[in-house]
Amino acid sequence: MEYVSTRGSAPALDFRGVTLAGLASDGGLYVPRAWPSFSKDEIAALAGLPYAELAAKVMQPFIGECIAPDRLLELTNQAYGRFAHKAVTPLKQFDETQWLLELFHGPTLAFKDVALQLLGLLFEEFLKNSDQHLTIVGATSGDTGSAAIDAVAGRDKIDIFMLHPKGRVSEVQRRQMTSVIAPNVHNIAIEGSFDDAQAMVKRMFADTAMTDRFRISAVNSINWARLMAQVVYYFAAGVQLGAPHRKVAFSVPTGNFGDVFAGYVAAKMGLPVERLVVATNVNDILHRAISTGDYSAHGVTPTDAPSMDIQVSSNFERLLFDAGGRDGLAMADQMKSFEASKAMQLTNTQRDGAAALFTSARADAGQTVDAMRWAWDNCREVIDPHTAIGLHAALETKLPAGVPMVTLATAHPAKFGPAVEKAIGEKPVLPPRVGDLYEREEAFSELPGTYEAVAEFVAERATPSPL
Ligand SMILES: Cc1ncc(COP(=O)(O)O)c(C=O)c1O
Ligand SMILES: N[C@@H](CCOP(=O)(O)O)C(=O)O
Repeated sequence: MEYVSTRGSAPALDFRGVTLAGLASDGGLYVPRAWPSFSKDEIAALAGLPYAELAAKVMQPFIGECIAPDRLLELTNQAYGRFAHKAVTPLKQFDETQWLLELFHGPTLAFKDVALQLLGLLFEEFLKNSDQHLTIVGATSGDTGSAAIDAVAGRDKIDIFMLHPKGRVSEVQRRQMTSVIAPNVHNIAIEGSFDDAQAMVKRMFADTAMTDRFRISAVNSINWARLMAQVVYYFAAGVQLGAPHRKVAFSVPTGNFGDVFAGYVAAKMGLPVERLVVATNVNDILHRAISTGDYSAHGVTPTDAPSMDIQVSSNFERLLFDAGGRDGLAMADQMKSFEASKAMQLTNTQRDGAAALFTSARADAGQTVDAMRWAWDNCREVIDPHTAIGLHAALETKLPAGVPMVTLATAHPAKFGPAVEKAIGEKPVLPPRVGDLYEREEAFSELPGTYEAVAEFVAERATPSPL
């Protein structure tokens, strides 16, 4: 399998190359040159497999010869062996049409663990016979940070620098990151929003003063391997609900557009997907882009779903590239102009390509609370505010008769205890695996929201690596 950049001028790489690179050298994101596809029989044969086996089968075409099938299965068994639920991503039924796909049974209680537990192992696998050292620079609005840190803390050939927007993540989210004290873990609180942090991360990939000395890589969903691992649970849920003989719809709480893009990839591979619903909070750039073609950032408003407080959604570029005809140089121009003005209009081809599969909906604070109450009152199910935004969108969406709607439950409610308690009067309890969180010591650095401050901080602490 070969990967190409959405901006058309970076070299094509294999799976090992894109995993270690993170972002393409032309500023674009890597995507497979062509989508692999499964026949109906191959999809039917996935039903009933243990999650780790299903994952290895779904991911093997993306990995090609970079990892042998037996070895990949060992890695998926190891990655998903740490999950607290045997099914890894269990599916629950709300009513005749509404389902919930629980993605928060990993070590840090959010869907990020599904991909990052594997990514930590992939980094190690690809570094084991080399003298290279990775410097991971990441941005988090709360959940990627702890999941990535859990996946790489203490690993020999990796340093991780994780930027979070100061005061804009929940207390549980912050403690989950900052209470991991290890010599290779560097937590940084910056002044500004997640968008500011993500822009700094991308800038570092283009800064030759840094890339000439350090082997910079990514754990955010700009890294293709993250998305690849997220494709798996769409297949897992789809076959449980009757795929390939029945279509399934998914409602996905969305911020950086990684999770829902993984659903698009599953559909490209042959999973019969009726609809992908892009659910946003009031930071609704993606809702506006999908419903009207207007992709313009209006500044970030803090909400009770802080992980979705994002206005510049990295992976939207992957969709615009693929649905817009895969013209890398045109994409590079479009993105450069967006980076300068923070506004752009989708082309007709991009809009039509997106409309074939995606619809969108937006939930404000009241609607988010109503969805948490709906789940509690009707099903005695406690859901977190991000999942509630997905559920709100699912309940608003009209589907053909017989098509099940699956809302992705992206975080455990205890990560956002105060907001959940305010909505339904029940205080969600932290699971035992993180039960001692409030007793742990925290360590993090605070920096102003400037690229120079962050680059200097990283350069002083990272391990130089031969190129
Ligand atoms: C709990 C939760 N839900 C939803 C999202 C949005 O996912 P994505 O950024 O892949 O669109 C995030 C962050 O990414 C998250 O942490
Ligand atoms: N919501 C994320 C930020 C987006 O991150 P990505 O790693 O999925 O690109 C977070 O909670 O950190």
